[in-house]
Amino acid sequence: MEFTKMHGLGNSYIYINLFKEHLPEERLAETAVWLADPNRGIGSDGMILIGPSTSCAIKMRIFNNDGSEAKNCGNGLRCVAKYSYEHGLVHEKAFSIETLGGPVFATVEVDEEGRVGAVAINMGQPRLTRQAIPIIGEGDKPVVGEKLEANGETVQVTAVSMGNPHAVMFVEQIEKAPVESLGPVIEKHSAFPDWVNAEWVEVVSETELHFRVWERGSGITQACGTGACAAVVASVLNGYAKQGVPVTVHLLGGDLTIVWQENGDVLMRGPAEYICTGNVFL
Ligand SMILES: N[C@@H](CCC[C@H](N)C(=O)O)C(=O)O
Repeated sequence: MEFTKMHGLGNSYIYINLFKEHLPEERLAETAVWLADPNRGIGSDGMILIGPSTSCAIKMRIFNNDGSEAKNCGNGLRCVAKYSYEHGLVHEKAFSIETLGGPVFATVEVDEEGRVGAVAINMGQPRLTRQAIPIIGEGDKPVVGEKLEANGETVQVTAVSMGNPHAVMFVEQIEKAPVESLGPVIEKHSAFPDWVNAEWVEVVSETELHFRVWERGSGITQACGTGACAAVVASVLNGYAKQGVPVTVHLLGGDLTIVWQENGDVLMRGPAEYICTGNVFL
C-alpha cells in the first residue's frame, strides 16, 4: 500500500490516498495503530484517509495512534489540502473538505512552481453547548472556567468543540503546565462522555498565546490545530482575546495564526509539509 507521511508543525500522520488504495473498514483501527508504531510500522500521531466525498470536493477521515477515530484534525486538514491540490485531486485553490465533524473550507497559497505553502482553513463555528461538546451537566450556556476535580487538584476548564472536543485550561507559565501528569486524567475524565483533548494556555497578550496539548488517543503531540482554535475561542470567552482580532498561537512545533471572526467562523492559517512517501506491506 502506498503512503505519504506529512506533518503540520510536527503533528505527523500517515496519509493514504483512497482514490488509489483500498483499506477494508474493519481493518482501519488496527492499521492506524500499526502504521503509527515507530518500531514495527512507520511512526506517527495517527493515520489520515483522503477519499472521495458526495457533499464536498474531498473527504478526510482521521484515526489517532490508539486506533480511535476522531471527527476533526486541524493540522491534518492543512496537509490534506496541500496533498489534494498538488496531486490533482482538486483543481481549485479554494475547496470544501468533508469531515465527520462537518464541512470545512480550505484555501491553498500556491507559489509560481505550483507548490502549496501556507494553507488557510475556515473551520466553521465552534460549538459551545454541553450537548455538542459533549460535557455532562445541565443548561445551554457555554462552559467557561468550570471547576473540575482531577487527581486531587481543582482545574478550571473552558470547553469548546471544533467538531472534536477540547478542554482548555489557563496557566501562568506554560513551562509549568502539568501536561504529562494531568493530561491522561482529564482526557478520560468522567465529565467527558466521549473523552477530550486537554490543552493548557498561557496568555501573553490579546494577540499571543502559548499552548501545550495532551491529545485524546495520541498523548502529547507537537501541535493540535483544532486545539489551538479552541484555545483562541476559550481566550475570547474568558476575556483574554477579542473576536475579530487574529491571535498567534505558539505551539511546541511552531506557530499558527487563528482568528475567531465576527461572523462566528474560526479561521486557521499555517504550514503543511511532506516528510516521505513509500510502500508498506499490509
Ligand atoms: N492533531 C489534531 C487532532 C486529532 C484528533 C484528536 N486527537 C481527537 O481525538 O479529537 C489537530 O491538529 O487538530
